[in-house]
Amino acid sequence: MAIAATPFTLPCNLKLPKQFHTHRIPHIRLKLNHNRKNQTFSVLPTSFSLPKVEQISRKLRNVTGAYVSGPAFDTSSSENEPKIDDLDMVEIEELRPIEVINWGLLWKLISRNKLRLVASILSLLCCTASTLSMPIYSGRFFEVLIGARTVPLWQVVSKLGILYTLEAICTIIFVINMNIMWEKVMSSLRAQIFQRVLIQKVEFFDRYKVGELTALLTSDLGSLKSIVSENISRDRGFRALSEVIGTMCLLFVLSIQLAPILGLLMLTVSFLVAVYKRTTVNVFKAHGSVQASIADCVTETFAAIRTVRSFGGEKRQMSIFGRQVLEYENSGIKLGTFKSLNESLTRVAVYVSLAALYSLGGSKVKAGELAVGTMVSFIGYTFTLTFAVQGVVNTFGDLRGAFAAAERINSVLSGAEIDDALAYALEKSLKRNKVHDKNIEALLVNGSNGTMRTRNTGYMSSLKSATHVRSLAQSCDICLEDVHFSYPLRPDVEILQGLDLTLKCGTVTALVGPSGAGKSTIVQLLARFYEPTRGCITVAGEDLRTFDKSEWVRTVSIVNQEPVLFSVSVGENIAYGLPDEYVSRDDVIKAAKAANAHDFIISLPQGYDTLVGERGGLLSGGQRQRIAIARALLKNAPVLILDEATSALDTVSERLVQDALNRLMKGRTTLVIAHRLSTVQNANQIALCSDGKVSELGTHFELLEKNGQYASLVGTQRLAFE
Ligand SMILES: Nc1ncnc2c1ncn2[C@@H]1O[C@H](COP(=O)(O)OP(=O)(O)OP(=O)(O)O)[C@@H](O)[C@H]1O
Repeated sequence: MAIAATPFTLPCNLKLPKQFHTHRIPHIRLKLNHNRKNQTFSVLPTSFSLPKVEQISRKLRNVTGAYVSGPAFDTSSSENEPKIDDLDMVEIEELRPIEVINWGLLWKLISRNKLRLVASILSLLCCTASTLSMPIYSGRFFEVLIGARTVPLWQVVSKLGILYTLEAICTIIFVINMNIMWEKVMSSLRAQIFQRVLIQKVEFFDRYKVGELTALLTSDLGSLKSIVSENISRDRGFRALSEVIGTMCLLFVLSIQLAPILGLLMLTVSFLVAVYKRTTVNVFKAHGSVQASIADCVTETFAAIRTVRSFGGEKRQMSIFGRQVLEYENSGIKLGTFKSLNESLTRVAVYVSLAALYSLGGSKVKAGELAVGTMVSFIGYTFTLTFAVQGVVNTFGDLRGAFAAAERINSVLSGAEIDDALAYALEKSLKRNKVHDKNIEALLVNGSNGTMRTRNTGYMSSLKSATHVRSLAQSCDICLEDVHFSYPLRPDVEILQGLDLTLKCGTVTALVGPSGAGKSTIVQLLARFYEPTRGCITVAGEDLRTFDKSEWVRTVSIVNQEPVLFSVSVGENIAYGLPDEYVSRDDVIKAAKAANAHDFIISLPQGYDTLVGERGGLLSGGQRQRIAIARALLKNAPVLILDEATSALDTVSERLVQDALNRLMKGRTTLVIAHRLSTVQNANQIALCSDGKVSELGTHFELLEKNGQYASLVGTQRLAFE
């Protein structure tokens, strides 16, 4: 969608990063104007789509105020805040989108296996030399047999034997080394892409479906992997290419008269056949995708079997499945036809070349211009060339697929926005744990290309001391000050519109309000999944954004409405409360007891070692909830957020858990979102959230006395009484 150009104004002391120069941004043209009088730059987009504008404006905001409170382009900063002037341009330069997969990175990863690379190249040369020598010795062998050459038969036979053995040994060395090298490259690449996805801002996960991201790491990277693993066989890839080149050279050496005609003919016929065969790839792909949709249909039907059954949808599902089976059958028949055609065409290519060779070469042999042995060698090279040319064409086709896959990965990840604060925290943590975690060390540290290198390092290192925030949160209030917020995917809908709220230290604040008022949004901001678009959240008066994100993560415990468990054991799920630490079994049991989960856990088949299934699906909602509470209890953070934490519990276990939570909440700053009046009325203060603001604040009785919105919520029982 083209929109009218709106200038963004940058402060004059800010040098514009290169990506904002016209030619550096794909699909966008920007006009840079320098207004000397006002000392500002205007960035005038001339033609672009709306999402790009947001992306750029966000990037500009990142440059000027990512960790500074205040409006988007407000460069005024307090003394303690890191200043944009402190950044040197090299650091700003690094905000440029970095392509995840590029030649530099591939070479860097490959060159980590230099010895294997050298072994692969040498064995490839040796393989090709052996393969190409065989027809020559076969010709000599034939000449000895018919008496045209007077060398002992055993000599030729043993030379042929050596060539066959050498070729086999070199093939093994080539394939093994190439395979190991590429597997290592792919592991590093896979880990880097996973990590790159992991450190994206939360809105990235709003934008892309899980399936799309999974495809990047599975099928797209699979295409990249197969470019080597599928092309190291004799008739593909480098080997095929070296054989084509070598054969053509040898043909000229053997017979300068025959080589141009025969070589060209063989090349052309084989090439045409290969190209035709390549065009039928779509038929093969179509068959594969119909198979995939059959798999989808089966998964969906069986995963939703209760829904299917409750609606009597069996017949409908059978019809959908039947349609796909028929499609699969048809594409299978079509595929078979093409396969047989392709098979014959390869033979046709060989026959045409051989026929030309027999008629041309035969006449030369008859005229005594060509040795019989050379003629035999030519026959051998006909086969070599035909298969090798087809191999090269196939490899080029695969290369095209691999480039497209790399392009897809880059297009998703290069334009995306890394959560710098998270990346910085992760980098620090990885450095700290390097010695302990061999998995990370092997995959990332050794194979790192620097995508992990925190962009904006200077800025990050000027963040406030790491341990500071936890101790501050233990003794100070947390304030939401004039917080405005729109979700990045819906920038025009302002969910919070200047919200002010103080979470008093060591007390409980209950957040109530109608559905969609923004209660969970406040939780997301407090968790720093998103940052306020305007205004700030402070601890002891200090903007949260100036603290290390990883420390803030340790400062806050969240128990959600629908807790998600990992498909590991109950014990491991609880221990996830402290993912980087060694957690003893006793600590896990203690947390489980406090969360009233111990009794049900020991009644499970394998107690704490029982697997909970995908997303905890083998447990009831209430059990999942209690494990999540145990996880939070173990974390023991000074700030606690309970987002409808007890909603899934029955009255009896809720009371028991509530007791545990009450003990836990003592002395901690707690924010509770609850629909149950019993939870809300005991809070030290209740904040009623509506229209993106806190419209009422006080204790239960104060708010009832006020007879406002809260009183009417209670009156109409929309706080969901027990
Ligand atoms: N990731 C998102 N992207 C865009 N909009 C969102 C996103 N998450 C929530 N919203 C929107 O933000 C608004 C506030 O949602 P929020 O979940 O904060 O409300 P709530 O008060 O917690 O509601 P409830 O009590 O029903 O849970 C809703 O209109 C919702 O559609």
